[in-house]
Amino acid sequence: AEWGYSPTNGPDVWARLFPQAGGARQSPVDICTSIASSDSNLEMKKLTFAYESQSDLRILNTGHGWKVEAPQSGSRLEGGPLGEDIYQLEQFHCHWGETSAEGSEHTVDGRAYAGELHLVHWNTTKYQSFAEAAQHPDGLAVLGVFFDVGNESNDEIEKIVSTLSEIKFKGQFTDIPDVIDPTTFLPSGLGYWTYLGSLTTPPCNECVIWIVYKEPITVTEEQLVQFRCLSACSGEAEEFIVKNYRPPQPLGNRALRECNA
Ligand SMILES: NS(=O)(=O)c1ccc(CCNC(=O)Nc2ccc(Cl)cc2)cc1
Ligand SMILES: [Zn+2]
Repeated sequence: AEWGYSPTNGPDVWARLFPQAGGARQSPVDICTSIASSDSNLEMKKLTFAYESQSDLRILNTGHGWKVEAPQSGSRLEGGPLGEDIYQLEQFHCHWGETSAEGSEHTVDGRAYAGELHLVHWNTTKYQSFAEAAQHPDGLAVLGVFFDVGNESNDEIEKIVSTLSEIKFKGQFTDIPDVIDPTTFLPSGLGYWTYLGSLTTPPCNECVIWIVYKEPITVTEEQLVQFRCLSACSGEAEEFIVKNYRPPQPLGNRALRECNA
C-alpha cells in the first residue's frame, strides 16, 4: 500500500508500514521558542554554505510533490551544529497545505506557515552515498525555510513553478532551464533553531540534523496554487497533491537549540 497524506494512508498510519515513524526522534516538531536554549558555541561555529548556481537541474514529480535534484559536485554546508563534517546538497523540495493557513511541517509556538522548503544535504566526510548516510544519526542535514504568503512572488520559486506544467503527473521530470542559486532561497536573517530528528516522510529514518530558519521567505498565493495542481498519479486519474505535510511529532527530551546569527 502506497503511503500518502489521506486518512487511509497518511501520517497517522505510517508507523504500521514504517516502524521508525513511531520512534523517539521524529520530525517535524512544534518549535516552542520559550524552551529553545541559545547556545553560544553555535555562534562560534558559524553555519557556512558554499552554493554554486546551477542550470539544467532536473525537477521531478515524486507523487508526493516536486523535487529538484542537485548535482553531485558543488554546494556544501558546514559549521553550526554540524561539527567538523561537510554536508553536500543532494536535493530540495517543499511541503504545502490545502490552504495557506497550513502547509509547513515544523510549527512555531503552534503556528503553521503556508509551506516549508527543505534543502537536503548528506555527510560526505563520513559516508560514501546519500543512501548510506541516511542509515546514520548524523547522516543528513536539512535546512528548513518557512513560506509566508505575500504580494511579491519569489523569483527563484517562479523558476520552479514555470516547469510544473511539464511534470503534472507522477514520475515525470524535466530540466529547469534557468540558473538556480540555492542561496537565494535563504532568508536575509540567518537565525535558526536546530535539533536532532528524522526524515518527515517514510521511511522516517532518524538520521537528520535539522536546521530551521527563524525568518520566512515570501511566496504568492498563485505560486502555492500551482503546487497544488500537481497530480499524485501517473496518468488519466487525476488526484491533486493538495497537501503533503506531516504534523508535528513529540519533541520528547530532545534539546532544541537556537542560534541568532
Ligand atoms: N522531508 S525531508 O526533508 O525530511 C526528506 C528528505 C529526504 C528524503 C528521502 C528522499 N525522498 C524524498 O525526497 N521524498 C520527497 C520528495 C519531495 C517531497 Cl515534497 C516529499 C518527499 C525523505 C524526506
Ligand atoms: Zn521535506
